[in-house]
Amino acid sequence: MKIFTSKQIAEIDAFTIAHEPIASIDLMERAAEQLFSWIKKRYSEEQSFQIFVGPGNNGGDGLALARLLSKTKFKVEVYLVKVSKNLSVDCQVNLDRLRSQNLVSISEISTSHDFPVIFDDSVDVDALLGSGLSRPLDGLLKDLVLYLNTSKAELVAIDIPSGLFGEDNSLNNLHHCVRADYTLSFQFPKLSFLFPENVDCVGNWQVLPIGLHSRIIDEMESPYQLVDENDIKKRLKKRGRFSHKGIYGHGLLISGSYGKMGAAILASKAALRSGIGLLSTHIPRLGYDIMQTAVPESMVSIDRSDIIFTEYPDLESFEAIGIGPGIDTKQNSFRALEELFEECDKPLVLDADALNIMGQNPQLKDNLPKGCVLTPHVKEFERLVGSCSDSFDRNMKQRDFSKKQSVVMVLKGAFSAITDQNGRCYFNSTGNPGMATAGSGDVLTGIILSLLSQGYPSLDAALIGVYVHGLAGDMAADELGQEALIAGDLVEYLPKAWKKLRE
Ligand SMILES: NC(=O)C1=CN([C@@H]2O[C@H](COP(=O)(O)OP(=O)(O)OC[C@H]3O[C@@H](n4cnc5c(N)ncnc54)[C@H](OP(=O)(O)O)[C@@H]3O)[C@@H](O)[C@H]2O)[C@@H](O)CC1
Ligand SMILES: [K+]
Repeated sequence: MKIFTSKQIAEIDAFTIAHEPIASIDLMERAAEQLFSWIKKRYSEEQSFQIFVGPGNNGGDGLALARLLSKTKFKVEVYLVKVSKNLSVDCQVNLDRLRSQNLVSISEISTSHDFPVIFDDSVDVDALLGSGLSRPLDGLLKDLVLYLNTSKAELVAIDIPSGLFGEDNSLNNLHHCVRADYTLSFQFPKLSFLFPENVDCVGNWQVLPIGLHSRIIDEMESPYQLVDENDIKKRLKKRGRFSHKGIYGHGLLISGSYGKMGAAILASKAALRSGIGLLSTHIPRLGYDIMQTAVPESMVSIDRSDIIFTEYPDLESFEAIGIGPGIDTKQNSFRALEELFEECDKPLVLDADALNIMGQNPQLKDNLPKGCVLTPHVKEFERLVGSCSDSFDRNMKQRDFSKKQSVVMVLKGAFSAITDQNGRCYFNSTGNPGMATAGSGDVLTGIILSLLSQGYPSLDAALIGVYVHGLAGDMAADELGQEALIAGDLVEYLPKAWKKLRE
């Protein structure tokens, strides 16, 4: 699913009105019907609602919703906030329609003395401001939002929590934005929903389709996409009946050091559970018995060092290389990594200590093999590019980095962001907080190495890898709970996750 800016959504909206064609007031009605049907499914019939309405079309949605609710057993009160003399045309039409029906009490809020009592068991609907927000909230609206945020009532935001911008909130004060339990966003999520600092404002968000015109949605360019299961399925290659292990590639995993052999085991198992034909794991000598016992399916290549990575085998026979999990960051490892960058013309995935070595030796950045995949978490990322003021800033820097260095980068976290050489950004939709556990990243490296070895292009390997990793995590958390989840469980659930993608 593409993600558009608020400005683009307004264009899509206008195109739909002109080309469906549909009157804007009817499009608003369609949006309100979607809100109404979400509410009907979620709340019991006697539920009371307090709807807070602003001057624009977001307020218009709230008024249309109030009318639909008033025709049922739901109890509704409307509060119209007087922040401007004029209402938008469709907001005014809906106010007139609601007034003429005379079923709902409509009060005006002109000062903070007009704020109503909010009962804990009521549901507040935030229809104050939507995607037309033009500046951070202040004055009466800010005070009202702060007041609503202190209440215990459930809070449902229409389209976007009031006060939150759809994209960049770096100059905003998030304490002055609505803190919703649910956000019901029309047709698309907003970019800001995918950034962790906004989660307390957005709550659980859902997308409600309102039938915006498919032609403009297809044609309009956006660098942002939220990746779903269908997008992933389309990128999967068929596995032929007459195939043999040679077809699925031979991967080299450079991993492990004294005290960190677990990383090599997890990454190796994950690679083997993700369709690779052959795997060789390059480890320091001390890890020999450990690897041969724990992962008999992998061949082993032994470093001359007993305890760290200092060299790598001839790359000729490998389709792809993965390096980083548990290799440590010693000087000898830096030299070996530097050499690898110079020599390697194979697909490559870099993680963990390989990224930390780069963080300590920034000149390595400019030698990165083109098209390689980097999989940092936030701290590793900032060691590479410097500190970032917030997630929006970080996202811009990630897109720039991918473009400038011509690499694919996976920034791990909730909604992991995958950026490509063209500066596009794909957000992953699987995964859960239970996966923030030791070794989880090693599993991802193994999966991506496996896919690169099978001949998937870097971007596909990153997108599919991150998706299936999150899916295995979701399946594991469903059965085991998030607290108990450990990285080994991700490997255990990979078969089920792959099976689901192949259904
Ligand atoms: N996507 C779709 O197709 C559909 C979208 N729909 C709905 O439309 C919504 C967007 O509507 P919208 O453009 O009228 O904007 P909205 O935010 O309601 O209000 C703008 C007004 O607020 C004012 N204002 C701005 N900032 C302010 C501030 N800080 N403090 C005070 N005032 C401030 C601003 O004034 P100005 O900036 O001009 O000074 C202007 O008067 C969208 O979120 C969705 O709910 C659906 O109806 C159907 C289909
Ligand atoms: K809103």
